[in-house]
Amino acid sequence: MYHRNPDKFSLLFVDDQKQILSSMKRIFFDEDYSLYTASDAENALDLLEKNEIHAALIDLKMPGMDGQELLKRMMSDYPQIMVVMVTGHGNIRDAVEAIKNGAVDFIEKPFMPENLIARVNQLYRLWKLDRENNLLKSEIACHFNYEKFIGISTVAMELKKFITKVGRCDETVLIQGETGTGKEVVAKAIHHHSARSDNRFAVVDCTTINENMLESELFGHLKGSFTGAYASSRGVVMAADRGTLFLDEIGEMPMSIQAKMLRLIQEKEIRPVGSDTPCKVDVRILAATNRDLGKEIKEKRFREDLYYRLSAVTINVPPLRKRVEDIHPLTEHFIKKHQTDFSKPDSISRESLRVMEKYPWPGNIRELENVIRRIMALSSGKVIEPYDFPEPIYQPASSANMAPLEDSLEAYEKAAIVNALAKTNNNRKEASKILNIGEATLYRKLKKYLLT
Ligand SMILES: Nc1ncnc2c1ncn2[C@@H]1O[C@H](COP(=O)(O)OP(=O)(O)OP(=O)(O)O)[C@@H](O)[C@H]1O
Repeated sequence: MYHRNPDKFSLLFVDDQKQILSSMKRIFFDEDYSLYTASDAENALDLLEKNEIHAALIDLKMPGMDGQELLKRMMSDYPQIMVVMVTGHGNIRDAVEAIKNGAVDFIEKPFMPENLIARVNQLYRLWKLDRENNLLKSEIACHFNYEKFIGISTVAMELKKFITKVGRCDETVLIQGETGTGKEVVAKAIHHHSARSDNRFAVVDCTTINENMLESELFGHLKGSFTGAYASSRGVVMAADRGTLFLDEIGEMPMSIQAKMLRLIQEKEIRPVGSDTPCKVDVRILAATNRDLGKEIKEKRFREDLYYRLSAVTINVPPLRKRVEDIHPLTEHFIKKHQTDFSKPDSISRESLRVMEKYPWPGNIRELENVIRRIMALSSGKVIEPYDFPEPIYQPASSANMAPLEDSLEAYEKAAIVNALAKTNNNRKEASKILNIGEATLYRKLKKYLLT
């Protein structure tokens, strides 16, 4: 079980001399800190795995794993913990070594209780400052995020309102929408509007990793649980404790992991790879998909029970072609975002906007951003004109018949891809079957035509 109390400063003392640990307990008896003691490094690592620790005082000389080694392990697995090394009197070399290894301070033995209290109080103040700082940062990020959430259409405004409402509850949310519509942007906005916003927003892309890696990436693993597991790892879920976990492309999640995800939602616990002990964790899950999960359930590729758990609240992010009013503000936003110098375009003509509004944007906002980025890199005019756009976004009527063969073939190819994607609701596997090309080839072409 993993214990934490976000409001209480927790302190770990590691020393092999039991009487020192007892006197630490006596000294800090009156302070409102959570105190943990360990008489060796193994014991300390065990406590660190199960409890949220904010600062640690570690004795340098201990039998078995010594203080420096323990410090290195902590800096790799728990880099946020402030460590003070307790060294022998006058042993500056060890103190310097500890600071190099990541300790924030050192204290020489034997120490006076008042010195120790002063040092620990200093750590406590640093911890408090850090918390306040994170809180402020998340408030700024929250404001900032909304400025970046561009959209003036009725659907975009409704979406913003709904996000604010959903942010306040702690339900699991399923975000559905075609590729590039802004599902991750919506998930981030929900997190920033939630009570969890001063904690982590962790993203797991369920498409990129293989099944075993995904399980270990999500739930962590114990040292030695598989070849190459040289050290234990907490995993993304535990790292997002008290925060939000965003599962991108959940439709791609392997069945075996879906079962574990269900357990996480129902029991609020996970089991790291190689461990028999479940750990409690408190994360809010937001999941996104551009697949039709109903169809995936029928074809037995997605668990129905998980679907019902995930979809306590669902949000449908509409495609760009259904909110054409957003094209103008989004374009202006991307022009500003990708402006590298004054010789580049700083506005867009009315004709260009009309051209853009007629195009179906199968790659949605991502495609729009990629197109604008490319124009910003290549164009030297001050205003973006229709001829700056690649085909098939812009097809000049007069020159259509005179286009070089290569260009017109490319335009046909792009149009065929756009059609296949629209027909299959952006399912690349099915689109590649319609087009009679491999999935990898389709992916290459999507990149070439800025559709991904
Ligand atoms: N409302 C918005 N305002 C400004 N930028 C946006 C908005 N929505 C999306 N974007 C931008 O469009 C791009 C695609 O957005 P995002 O990654 O959230 O889409 P997605 O639906 O999660 O895509 P995928 O299905 O491929 O994972 C990003 O660069 C994002 O910043």
